[in-house]
Amino acid sequence: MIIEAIRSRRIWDSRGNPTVEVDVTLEGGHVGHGIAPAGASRGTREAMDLRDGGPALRGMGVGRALASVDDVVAPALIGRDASDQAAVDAVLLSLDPSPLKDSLGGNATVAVSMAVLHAVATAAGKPLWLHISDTYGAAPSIPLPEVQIFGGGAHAGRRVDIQDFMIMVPGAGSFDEVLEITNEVYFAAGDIMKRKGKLAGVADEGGWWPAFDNNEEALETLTNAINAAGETPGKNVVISLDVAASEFCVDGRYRLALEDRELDTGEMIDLLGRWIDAYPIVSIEDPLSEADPSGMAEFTRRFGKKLQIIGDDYLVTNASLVREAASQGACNAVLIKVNQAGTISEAIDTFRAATETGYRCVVSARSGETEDVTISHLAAGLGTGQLKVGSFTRSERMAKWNECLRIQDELGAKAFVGGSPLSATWWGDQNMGEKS
Ligand SMILES: O=C(O)[C@@H](CO)OP(=O)(O)O
Ligand SMILES: [Mg+2]
Repeated sequence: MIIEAIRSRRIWDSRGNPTVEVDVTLEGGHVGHGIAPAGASRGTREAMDLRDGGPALRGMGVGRALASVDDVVAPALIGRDASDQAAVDAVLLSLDPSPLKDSLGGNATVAVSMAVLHAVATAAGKPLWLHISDTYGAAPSIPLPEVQIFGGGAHAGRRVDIQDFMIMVPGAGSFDEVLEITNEVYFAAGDIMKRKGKLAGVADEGGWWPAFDNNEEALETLTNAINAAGETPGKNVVISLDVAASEFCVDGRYRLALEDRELDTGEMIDLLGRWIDAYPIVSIEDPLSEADPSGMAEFTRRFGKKLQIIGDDYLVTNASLVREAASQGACNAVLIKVNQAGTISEAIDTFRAATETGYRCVVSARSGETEDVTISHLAAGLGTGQLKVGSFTRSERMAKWNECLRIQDELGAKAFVGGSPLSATWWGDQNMGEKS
């Protein structure tokens, strides 16, 4: 599986920004494609996208990243064995050893790394999820979705401070059932907002664009929407939040712009604690800032037994940061975003570090996405258990959920993780009983 050619092109993402697509062609003609996604709420320690263009294209051009692929990466990788993903990714790292990959650009490296993975799977005649599970010795499964109902923060003009209001349907018997129930809740939520005169469109990841008076109104409306859809909040449908707190933490103070108030770490933890008591919340991502490790450890000490606490900006898909967090008792789960790491191999290392430390893994899309569905295969092939890609009414999101339905056809409905021992560990009747 020798790499014969590597070619880059500029394409456009779901926010109308340019992004990098790479084709990797193997001797024998098999081709793999990889497309870089792009975040809006970004951790300071994640791989950097290389951008250019000044005022043109709002400074979001990718000319330099394309040049990285064509002028630097291609000459180094052509003639190498693509089937050794670790060796390919090691070459990428050697070409840009900077911690943030800001010389080649994380958008260049991730597109190449993903394209190589796809090319090898195609040449081996395997669906990508199977290639991933075979290569990394993982047991494949269909993940449990976290689907966004309201989008806020940096994805909706900062209309509410909290970024993602999502639901999960952990007890569902199948992936199809999850999507069906979620769909009903999604449209019920839209109807409620319309009746209140607060429907302001759709945010970057497909959730409704919120026009609420305060952050808690979103939680109330979401709980009402679950009821309106004929489901039982806290029983079969539960809430997952991405607070994305780094976005509104300034000098150690949490600024809730919508409510015109500022909280210190203790007050922020207390606020989240009140929400956890009042609403059927089972999972919170980035409850505190990436710059607040003691707050994150304190939050985990208080709520880690009954809550999934995910590090996103806080752990940036970095294996060493996962190990460090585990030693400090901060978080109990990690978000896996391949472009935060910059290569497939580093994302897999993070998955392995999470497995070793007992952290759960949620594979995630970025808020700027395309038709690329690699992450659906990654979640299924590694059997990570959970996947977060946004919501209905945006095709770049539905491409990934729909791909899971296709993978399910190949893998069999029994491979769905809902209702499995994985779920029983953190949303037993015990916890939910108190909340319903
Ligand atoms: O914060 C996140 O988890 C992601 C996806 O919701 O957003 P972004 O890609 O903007 O970082
Ligand atoms: Mg996040």
